[in-house]
Amino acid sequence: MGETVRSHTADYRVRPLSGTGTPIPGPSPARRAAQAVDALRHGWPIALAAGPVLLPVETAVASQAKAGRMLVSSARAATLKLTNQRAAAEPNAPVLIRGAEAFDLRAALPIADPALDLAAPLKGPFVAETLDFEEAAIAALELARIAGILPAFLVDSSDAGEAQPFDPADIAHLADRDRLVIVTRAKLPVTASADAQIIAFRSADDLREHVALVMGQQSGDRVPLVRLHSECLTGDALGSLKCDCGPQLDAALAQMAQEAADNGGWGVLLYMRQEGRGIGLVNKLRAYRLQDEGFDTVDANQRLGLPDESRDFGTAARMLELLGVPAIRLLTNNPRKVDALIEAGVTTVERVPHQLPDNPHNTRYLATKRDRSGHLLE
Ligand SMILES: Nc1nc2c(ncn2[C@@H]2O[C@H](COP(=O)(O)OP(=O)(O)OP(=O)(O)O)[C@@H](O)[C@H]2O)c(=O)[nH]1
Ligand SMILES: [Zn+2]
Repeated sequence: MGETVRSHTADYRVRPLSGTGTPIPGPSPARRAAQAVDALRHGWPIALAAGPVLLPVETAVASQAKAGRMLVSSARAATLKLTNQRAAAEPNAPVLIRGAEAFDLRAALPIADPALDLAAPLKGPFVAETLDFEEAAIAALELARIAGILPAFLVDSSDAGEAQPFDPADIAHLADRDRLVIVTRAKLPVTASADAQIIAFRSADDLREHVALVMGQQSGDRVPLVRLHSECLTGDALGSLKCDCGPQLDAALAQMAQEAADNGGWGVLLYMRQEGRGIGLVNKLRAYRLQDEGFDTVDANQRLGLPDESRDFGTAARMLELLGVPAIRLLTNNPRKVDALIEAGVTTVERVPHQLPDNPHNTRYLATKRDRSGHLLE
């Protein structure tokens, strides 16, 4: 480990108050985690507690950076022919690699990004090294997913710049759903129903703001029809034919409106800002690029070294709790959503199937959902 790189972050838990010598507390774990995500987005390095300094390959601003080792996913290691049995089982597990020469950012980017595999065949040889900071490495790759960047780092790079301290345990503070609150409500007439209300949620730990749309009169006597929809910019706003998100959203709103109008019932749409099943818009579009090369939706995510499902359904459960919705009828084809909500304490009295007609561009996607992700589709 490069002593010089770490020296300025040696003890970040206490910071002397200048002049008095009195230690004052350092940043809280929640603040450290937020600052670490922010650092990765800015291209600044993070300093792992009891581990090396990691410079994010995709965003790094330190253009002269060079390192003998890289931290990548086992999916990327497999592409570099460093396959082991674990790689197939855990494509997003961390692997430490060393090249014949030190990696600069130009050399590191094609190693980080599978979308460049065709354009830039990878040079070797590379060897896998023993990873003696595994827990921290897992947390670092997870942090990259949360930041929406490629999960790849230069390890103890020269010229990395000032590093942001990060402890693997901090990551738990990014999903503290108790910190989610309702911030405002307003009437929102929509095409499906003029009688709708939008409710905005915010958590100090997360810049993404989720919303709920409630249609009809909320009542404890009737179990509402609920749609838990994860953001899909391409499908929801642009009319993408690659997935079924847009038609599912429209159909859910129409069904909720129907409930409210005909049956004196009510409906709730939870619109969760968890793009790409939690990998973010840019990484989803990278997965689309891999799908252009023939990979299916699950393999494309895995090839990026990212989980094929990383949504936090507990946040949806918390939103329902804040709305005062103890029991639901859930519109979905995904049994994992049902299980996750039940596990998070939501009484799910019924799964209402939500299959929409396919089109020539999404038949393979839907078949993969059915065959590999367990969706109940015909
Ligand atoms: N990573 C990735 N995400 C995708 C792809 N296609 C769609 N998505 C995302 O998948 C999510 C779909 O969410 P939902 O429709 O709520 O959930 P679902 O798991 O498909 O289950 P249903 O309730 O049956 O629709 C959205 O966040 C989309 O952005 C893809 O090819 N790759
Ligand atoms: Zn979609």
